[in-house]
Amino acid sequence: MENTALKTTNITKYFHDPVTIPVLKNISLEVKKGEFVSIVGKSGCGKSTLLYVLSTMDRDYEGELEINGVKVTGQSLNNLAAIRNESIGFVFQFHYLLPDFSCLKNVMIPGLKLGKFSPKEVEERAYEKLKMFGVEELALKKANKLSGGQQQRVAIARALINDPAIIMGDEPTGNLDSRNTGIVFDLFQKLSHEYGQTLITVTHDEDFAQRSDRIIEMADGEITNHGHK
Ligand SMILES: Nc1ncnc2c1ncn2[C@@H]1O[C@H](COP(=O)(O)OP(=O)(O)OP(=O)(O)O)[C@@H](O)[C@H]1O
Repeated sequence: MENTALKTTNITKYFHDPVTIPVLKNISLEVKKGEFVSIVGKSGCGKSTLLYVLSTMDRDYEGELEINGVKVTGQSLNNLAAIRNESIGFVFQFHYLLPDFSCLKNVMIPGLKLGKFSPKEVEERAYEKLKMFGVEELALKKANKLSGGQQQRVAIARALINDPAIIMGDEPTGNLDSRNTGIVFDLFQKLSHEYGQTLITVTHDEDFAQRSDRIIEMADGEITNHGHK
């Protein structure tokens, strides 16, 4: 469907450690363009594993994954990297900024790598994103000189540099206090409701999940509630 950002059909995944255990069982889900979805469930139920499959970083699964109407399952590593760089922005619990680089440079790197925009445009866009997150005055500071909340805002700006259609977050507020969690939530909501970007976040934060558009509940490798109202 045209308004579908991401769709999975019967995704099943096993870990072999040392015995074979299914970690994802027949996951079929659909996320619409512009939707802000939270994935919740007890520790160990498979949330992060699912997110890695959805992000195309993990190819070792059965079933099918479609992103923006394109079947990505079975595509070559090069194609997957291209799809990922173009369409997906990733925010982790730990920001993984390069500590000795300026915030501006950190945000610019994925933009320079993709090459969709000229270096000058990438720099302008990086400033724009930092401004959107209220951290533009920190642009030239080294990333390791910032507070945790500021670093996470820079990391989110970095995830947005190529205007990805889908933003995925694995505990994006897991390391933040409630004030910064609120800031990040509001920004995510703005991206989805005002800019039409699709947000898929794994979270343990009940309040964060409750405020998102839809909560997908997982238990023991399965989706137990799709959260459709
Ligand atoms: N590389 C691996 N090899 C074997 N088992 C793994 C591997 N990675 C994760 N697991 C197991 O798979 C299951 C799902 O892990 P996953 O990290 O997806 O859970 P989660 O729901 O994200 O948990 P948390 O909320 O604690 O982050 C767990 O039982 C975990 O121990």
